[in-house]
Amino acid sequence: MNLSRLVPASGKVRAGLIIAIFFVLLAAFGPLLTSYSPQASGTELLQPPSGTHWLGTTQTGQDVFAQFVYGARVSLGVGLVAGIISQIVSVLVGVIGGYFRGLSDDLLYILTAVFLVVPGMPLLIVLTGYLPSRGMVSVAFVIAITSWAGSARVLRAQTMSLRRREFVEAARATGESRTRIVFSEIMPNALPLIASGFLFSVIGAVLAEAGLSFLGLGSLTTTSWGSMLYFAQSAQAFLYGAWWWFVPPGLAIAVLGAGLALINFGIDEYSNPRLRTGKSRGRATRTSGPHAAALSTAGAAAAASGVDAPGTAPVLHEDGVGEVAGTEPSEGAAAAAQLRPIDVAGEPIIEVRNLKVDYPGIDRVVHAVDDVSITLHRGEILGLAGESGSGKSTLTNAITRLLRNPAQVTGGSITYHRTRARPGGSRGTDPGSAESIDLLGLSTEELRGYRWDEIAIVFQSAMNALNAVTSVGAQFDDVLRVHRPTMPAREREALARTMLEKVGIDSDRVSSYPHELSGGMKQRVAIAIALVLEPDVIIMDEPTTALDLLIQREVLDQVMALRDEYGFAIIFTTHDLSLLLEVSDSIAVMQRGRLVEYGPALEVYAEPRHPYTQALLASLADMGALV
Ligand SMILES: Nc1ncnc2c1ncn2[C@@H]1O[C@H](COP(=O)(O)OP(=O)(O)OP(=O)(O)O)[C@@H](O)[C@H]1O
Repeated sequence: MNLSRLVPASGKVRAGLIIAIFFVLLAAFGPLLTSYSPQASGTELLQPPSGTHWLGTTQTGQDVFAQFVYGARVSLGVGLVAGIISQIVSVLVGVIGGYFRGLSDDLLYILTAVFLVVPGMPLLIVLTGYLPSRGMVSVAFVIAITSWAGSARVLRAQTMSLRRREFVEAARATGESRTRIVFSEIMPNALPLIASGFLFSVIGAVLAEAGLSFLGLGSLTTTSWGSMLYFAQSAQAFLYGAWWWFVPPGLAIAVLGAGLALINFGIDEYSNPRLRTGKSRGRATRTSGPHAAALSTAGAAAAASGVDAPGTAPVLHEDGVGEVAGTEPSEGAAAAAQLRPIDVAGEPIIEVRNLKVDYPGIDRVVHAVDDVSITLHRGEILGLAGESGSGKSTLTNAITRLLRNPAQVTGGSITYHRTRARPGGSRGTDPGSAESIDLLGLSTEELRGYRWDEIAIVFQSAMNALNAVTSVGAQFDDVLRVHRPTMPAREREALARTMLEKVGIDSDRVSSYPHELSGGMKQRVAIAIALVLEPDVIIMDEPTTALDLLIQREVLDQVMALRDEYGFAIIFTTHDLSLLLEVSDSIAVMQRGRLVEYGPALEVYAEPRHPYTQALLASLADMGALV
């Protein structure tokens, strides 16, 4: 392990760490440096610092240095214990409430609101006044009780925002349990807030303890920085010019606070890969060297595997800008821009029959999917087109069982024809293992096995579908741990590397973070993750919309090549009918929840029956989008 990588790059963070470590060492070993007891009185009263008393003495002859180092233990101890308790409560209340919502969230939110409106210090004073004993732990506990609410509210808001993000949807779709989603998707993204909340709780608790002691509410038999200030103030040390008595504890509290605030920068830097500087960026740059060679290998592998894309196998460059071997890019794009021969002769794999999905509203019901019937065959690419709001996502979400409240399936059926043994991921062709599954009747547990193993999803905009704070390899791992729990870590990594190469990305990118990849690469990673369990069906929801045309072409060619290699079927959703005509075997066009056109792509192109499709094709022809 390279220890130098653990040293933060930022000078501010290093300074903060040095300060914090100094005080921790002072609290741990400081008492070994003095032979005086912090409480023992002496004969040298109110003496300034000297060789005998390094920080002078108090009015009753106590050694200030001894009080300072023993006091560091108490002040830091109270800060740490209170910070830990406070953050545990904040995380439980904020993350659980924000993620699970419902009644538990309502109750927790009311509790949070109550603690937020009651002023913290007066509450602290009242509660401390009733404490039977004012030991370090009980004071820390009371401080924690009065300080968790602000952080919990921020964490709840962050969790509510994160739970709707596409990478969380993707994790849900892969079958990750709710607990795992909370711990591996939500918490890492909330880490900066949790960590900064912890640091501020610590310094807040140190200050609160000092405040309580200063008011005479702390333990008067235990020395802390706060009690030092209390006794210094009671003895009017300021008036006597005995600065050595109150300056060390006051300064220590201020410097410790500044140090913890500086560390906060480091937490942001650590938890947000985007902010990492120096070494990690260097790593990203270095990988670009061997990458090109590996890509050529991937391209060669694709060619060797008999990829039968139009023209020849695409050779991809790392950033997604590439060319078709043997042709100029523009020629390659033009060569591929032709209608595919119709081949929908495979067995049916998904049959949607008379499906109806409604969204009940306050004054009306939206019939988002209205009596739709389609059949997806093994290996077929079914293009799903239609204007915004026509019901495409609702239909595909019904197939993947990812519909959200208030959606209600009010009629019809969705049948999945499984033709291979599960689980295990090995592609079998034993017709004896065929079975028909009523997807709408699957339990939550059964769904977990079905999603990703049988049907995978490439979400719209891979930028959001990938978790920004975990590496590419960890995102493959998330899927494999759930679906292949017995697979050893080394095999999981090897599989992730293989899949990356399959989509034309250097396998070393397994350790990259999403922000280190271009848009096209991210989309390819999303496709590779969708393919990792060799599903029978892939739902692609506008997978290339966010990409420029050339990269869109590259990614689509790659998908076609992989489809030919793996034989999965695709439901491809987009607004772009010209794109669908190019890549699809069959096309379904939706309008206001209804299927208005459905048939082989060539027929839809040659003889559009519905006025809506005719108008769409006419507008495409006007724009010169159709050849
Ligand atoms: N959660 C919801 N609550 C109420 N109505 C909804 C909800 N989600 C979608 N709808 C409605 O259902 C209809 C179909 O929406 P859907 O998102 O399926 O369309 P789409 O074709 O996928 O649109 P786009 O291409 O813009 O994603 C729309 O009228 C939409 O307003």
